Amino acid sequence: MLPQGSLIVSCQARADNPLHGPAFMAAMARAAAQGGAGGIRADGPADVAAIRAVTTLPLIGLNKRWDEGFPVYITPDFAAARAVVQAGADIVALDATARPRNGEPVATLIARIRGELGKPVLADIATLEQGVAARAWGADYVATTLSGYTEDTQGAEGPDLALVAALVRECGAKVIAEGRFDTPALVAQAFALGAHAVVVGTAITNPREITRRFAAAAPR
Ligand SMILES: CC(=O)N[C@H](C=O)[C@@H](O)[C@H](O)[C@H](O)COP(=O)(O)O
Repeated sequence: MLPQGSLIVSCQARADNPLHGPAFMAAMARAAAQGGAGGIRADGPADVAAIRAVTTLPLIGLNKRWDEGFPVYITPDFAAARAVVQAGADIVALDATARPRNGEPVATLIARIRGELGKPVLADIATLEQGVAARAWGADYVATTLSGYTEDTQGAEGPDLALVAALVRECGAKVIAEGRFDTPALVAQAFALGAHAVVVGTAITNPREITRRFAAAAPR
């Protein structure tokens, strides 16, 4: 479903971002498609539906929801998954870390998305162990998305290429490199290590953060 060797562009903007909203994210997805993206990753039914309307590229849908007292926020339950599938997602991305969640166990969630919704699952994980578990539970893709963002892994700089390599060697699922890939050279490195696809978000679709990087090089 996700072509091997493709660049996936993550088109996401939170409420505090001037580009928040389905119209902006659909425009980002069109720009990404014109630039050669092989797929899109997007958050929430409204953005997913708007992007679905403008592209036939494979669309990874997630549904972020922050529940008080629970660290898991990427598609935390079945209702969240169903909503993005109904909006047009081809693949469902979800948090497959071992962290506490407000709902059914991730193994059940993966099985229900594949069985009841008939969609492949992309497991966002932070460690090799979590990737291996997610594969055993039926995840079609395993992505390094959460490395650097969990208690055990926080504070990492740059993409987790070591995790990409370890997953390729030991996990058995198609490995998606994701998180802090901000140069074409890093993307090429991930593919050289055996990644099936690479997701780039901030470095392509967040002009505020791109501006910050350039502004940091200016004297005032
Ligand atoms: C940790 C988390 O919630 N990651 C999110 C997952 O959907 C997004 O906020 C990231 O932008 C995405 O993973 C792409 O990564 P980067 O923007 O670094 O290229």
